[in-house]
Amino acid sequence: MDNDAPPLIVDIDGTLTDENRAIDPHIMPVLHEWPARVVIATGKAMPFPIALCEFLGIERTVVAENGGVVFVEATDELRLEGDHEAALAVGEAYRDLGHDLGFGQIDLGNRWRETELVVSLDQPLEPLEELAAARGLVVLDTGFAYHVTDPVVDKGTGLEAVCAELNLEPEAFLAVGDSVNDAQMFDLAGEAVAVANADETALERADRVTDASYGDGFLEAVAPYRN
Ligand SMILES: O=C(O)COP(=O)(O)O
Ligand SMILES: [Mg+2]
Repeated sequence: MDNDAPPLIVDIDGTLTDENRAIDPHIMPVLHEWPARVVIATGKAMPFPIALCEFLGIERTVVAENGGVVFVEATDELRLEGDHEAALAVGEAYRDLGHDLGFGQIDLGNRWRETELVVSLDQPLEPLEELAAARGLVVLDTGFAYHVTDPVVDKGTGLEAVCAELNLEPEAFLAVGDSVNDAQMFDLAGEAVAVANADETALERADRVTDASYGDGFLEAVAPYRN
């Protein structure tokens, strides 16, 4: 097919990776060669998508921490938004209740996080949700971690911020993702594609669902725009 490639906004975990967070190597040449803008939009902390862009050899245009962090290399713009203090207070109160964030002493999940907090999926959800709600925060279960996040941001507000910087329209974008934290960017993008392994929310909010899962699902999602 020779449809013009749209700008692309793509999730990392569950979309470019397998279920263990390992990148599917087949996605790399596709992102490297994508003829339009590529935005990496993730719940992960900023160093992960920045490193991904760097290793792919593409411009660093990143939405991290579920919209809390937006970085646009082209305009030298970094925006941090969301109540990090509140998220850290949730973590402290959670520990006071005898729970643990679940990532060990050297907590790589939170080490470089600037606006939210993550908790391992093997820790109890209910007390976390209660503590978060008491501070005006929400808990997102991405299938990879619980994210204690400020609801003023999401990947949709992140996409809007990137678009404002680059003079693009969110409706011009093709969005590909797999979970609840992709829902708002799905709503704004012109076309939203969920990979087959996506959660219920992402499946519902997508315009199209691939037959294939994980990295193969991503390749299927973008196939109509590749020459
Ligand atoms: O960090 C997570 O839990 C999920 O990350 P993702 O948004 O790239 O899927
Ligand atoms: Mg994901």
